[in-house]
Amino acid sequence: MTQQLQLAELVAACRWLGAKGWAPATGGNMSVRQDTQWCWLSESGKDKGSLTESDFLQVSIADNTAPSGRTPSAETGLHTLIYRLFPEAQAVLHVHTVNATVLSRLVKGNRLTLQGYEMQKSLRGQSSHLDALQIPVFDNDQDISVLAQRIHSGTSKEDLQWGFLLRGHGLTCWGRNVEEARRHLEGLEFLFECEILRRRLEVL
Ligand SMILES: CSCCC(=O)C(=O)COP(=O)(O)O
Ligand SMILES: [Zn+2]
Repeated sequence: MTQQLQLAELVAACRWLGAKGWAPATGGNMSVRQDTQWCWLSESGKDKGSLTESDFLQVSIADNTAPSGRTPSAETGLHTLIYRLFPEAQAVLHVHTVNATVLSRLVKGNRLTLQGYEMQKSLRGQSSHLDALQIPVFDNDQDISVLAQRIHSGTSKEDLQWGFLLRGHGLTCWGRNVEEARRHLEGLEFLFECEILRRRLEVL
């Protein structure tokens, strides 16, 4: 697929998730890989639901620099971490959904376990609701390089195979193409909503 087509798919994904209310205000950031060295990341501070292709900046996967001199997402270091860890990663979506924000605060410890849901199969490699699916949860940090280092050092690649939650902040997920990243986002968001409702009803 050409870079132009991949960016067009990403712009469509941003419109889709923006329309769902998953990137309120200026929350969220999105990217696609160009090759082993470069990715294209949303510019910082924009409304991510109304981005166009010119709002994506070329960024070095190795050192987070942007040759354009414009400012890529404040969370660039989390996107490039995924691209460095997973050569197969082609797209990264970070969103501020209500469900991800709230559920990540309810989780004690550093893992959200989801089990018993058919929709677990929306995630790559999952084939049964019986499996216990683990999504890592990290405490939020305003220093993204510290946060990226903490994620890298405290987690196995397997743990990060779909993405991770930042406590009180949101979800970052990825895919081998934009379509898969969208599916992971939609599947996880559905699972988070179910889990919040299940926990709420359980305490009634
Ligand atoms: C009100 S959004 C706070 C920053 C954030 O978490 C985010 O996802 C957006 O940051 P960016 O620099 O990518 O616009
Ligand atoms: Zn964010």
